[in-house]
Amino acid sequence: MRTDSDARDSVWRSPSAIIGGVIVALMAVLAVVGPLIWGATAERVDAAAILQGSSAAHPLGTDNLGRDLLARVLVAGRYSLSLALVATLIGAALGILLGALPSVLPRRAARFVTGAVHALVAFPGLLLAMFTAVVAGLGARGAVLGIGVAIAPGFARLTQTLAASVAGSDYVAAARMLGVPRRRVLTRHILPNIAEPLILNLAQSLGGALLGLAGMSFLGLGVQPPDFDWGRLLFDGFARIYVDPEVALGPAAAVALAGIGFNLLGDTLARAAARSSAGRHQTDRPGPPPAEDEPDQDAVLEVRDLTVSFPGGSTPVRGLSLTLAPGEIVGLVGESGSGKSLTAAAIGGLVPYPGAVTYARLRLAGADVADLTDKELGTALAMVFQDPMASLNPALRVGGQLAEVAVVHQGASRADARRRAVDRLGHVRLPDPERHAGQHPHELSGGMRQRAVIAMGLMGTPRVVIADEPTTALDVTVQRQILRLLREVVTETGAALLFISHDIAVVGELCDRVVVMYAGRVVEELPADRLAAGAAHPYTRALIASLPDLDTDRSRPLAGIPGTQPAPARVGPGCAFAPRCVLATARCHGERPELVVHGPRQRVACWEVTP
Ligand SMILES: Nc1ncnc2c1ncn2[C@@H]1O[C@H](COP(=O)(O)OP(=O)(O)OP(=O)(O)O)[C@@H](O)[C@H]1O
Repeated sequence: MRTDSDARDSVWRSPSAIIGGVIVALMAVLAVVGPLIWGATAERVDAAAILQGSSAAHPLGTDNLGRDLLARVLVAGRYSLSLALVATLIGAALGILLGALPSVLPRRAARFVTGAVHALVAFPGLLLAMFTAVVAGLGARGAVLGIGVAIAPGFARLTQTLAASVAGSDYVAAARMLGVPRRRVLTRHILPNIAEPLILNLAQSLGGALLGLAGMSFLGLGVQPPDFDWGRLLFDGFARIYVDPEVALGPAAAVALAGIGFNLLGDTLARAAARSSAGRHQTDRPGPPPAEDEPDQDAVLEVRDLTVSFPGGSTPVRGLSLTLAPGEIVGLVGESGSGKSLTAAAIGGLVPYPGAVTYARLRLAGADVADLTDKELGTALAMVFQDPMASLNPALRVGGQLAEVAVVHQGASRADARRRAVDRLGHVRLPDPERHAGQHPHELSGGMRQRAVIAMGLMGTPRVVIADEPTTALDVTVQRQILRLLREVVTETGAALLFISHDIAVVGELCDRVVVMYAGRVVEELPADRLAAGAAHPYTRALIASLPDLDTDRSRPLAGIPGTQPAPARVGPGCAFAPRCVLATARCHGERPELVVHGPRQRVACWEVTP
């Protein structure tokens, strides 16, 4: 069996790792011994050998004082590498500070800092470096500061994203609820847990800093004579490039080699760390029942401990687990903002930046989603969204868009792809599919467009269809037709359907099983036919009670659930529904109940209704 340590070892044995390691080791040796061995030669002025080209005595030629350029390239290694290291450290310190600030600042200030980081990331790095260098003064100090400032936004963005993923964990929520000051939460709970990827980024940034500094010296903004680094030597050599190209070749090769070495090594470190943290993520979890440790072989979609978080401590999905069997229709229901759409987006790899997604397991059709190529994922998973217009390009004909799926994912020829597109449009009962395939989306009605989007999902061989509020934008009769179509698709293809809706009545009618979400967590799951009589969680019961029926007095407002769902950044350590729950006790406010078995195929997370 292949283990995590095997996987990590194989990363280190890859050609890129070996090449990167050897180059960086050579650079380190050069930085230490270079000036000691070749220092005197590099400074020796020889009036008889001024501006020479390549020769046996001077393989890279000489400069305007007759100094040997090979020796100067070898000696310049220490200065170039030291400057790059200092610039990287400055960039990292500034970036981490900027990236961590939103975790400690009040909400409005945090939003301002996050916006500023986004703006800086979008700003061209070289311009930022040149601007800073000019303001700070020409020379090595200005160049180092400039490159440090140019590197900082990347670090800041990484820190924000990483901090957001940790900020959603229970221990951070618990610390916040216990009144631990934000600064202490940051230094004790957040920064230590994101240190590793930041250090890895440091290694990768070193290569970039080296190239950046060489560029600054080359532009005349960096190291000034009599000091010299590789960039300065390149600058001097470039003036003679048409006469003696080899004089520019030496420093250029040194810069390129060092840059490649650091990038390859940083990349290897990152890959090795990713493998070790993936393994750790799965094995460090506190004692799940043994049955949950193994992938569920009967499931076509298995999600375990899914968390989605955003910078600023917002965690809209918190440790969600979900399993779909082939051919099963599962309804994911909950109030607006409970995290349903983000759950769907996370499964499809569509969470927008800067959202961070973590999970202990995410398997689709028997394979880890992380191992699937985009093509495989696109073929096995079909997504249908609320607004069909958002899924269809208004500038293209419907048939052409569907055909593109077959061309890109299945390598079909244009003619075959188009035939299949028309066939799929007919399959979803679109009248006159040949004609509609040639039309633009705006020429179709809302219901037709939604059928076209479902047909697009069927261009592959989906094992799972995720439909996120697919009927909300449609009128009632068309809603019914689309729901019937989705059921037919499941019956005919054997795919599983995850149907997302805030309408528990529709979910109860269409689905086999219902999963109820509240504030990012599953609070109850049960067979749909037990919804009316068997729902146990006070939130599920309140959702059902708020539905009108034939006996409802239409002259009075519908019963709602008093209070509001907490914002994703304000969920405490207890049951999130407790502030709105009529059964809540002190325990509910302080301690979160886990999902426990409540009846046949039913699990509930509630202290008060657990048998
Ligand atoms: N890109 C984002 N950045 C920050 N927060 C987000 C982002 N997308 C969603 N959220 C927050 O996540 C929470 C859950 O959103 P989600 O869209 O998953 O809810 P939902 O249950 O699908 O609601 P609805 O039924 O209204 O679509 C919301 O509070 C929302 O504000």
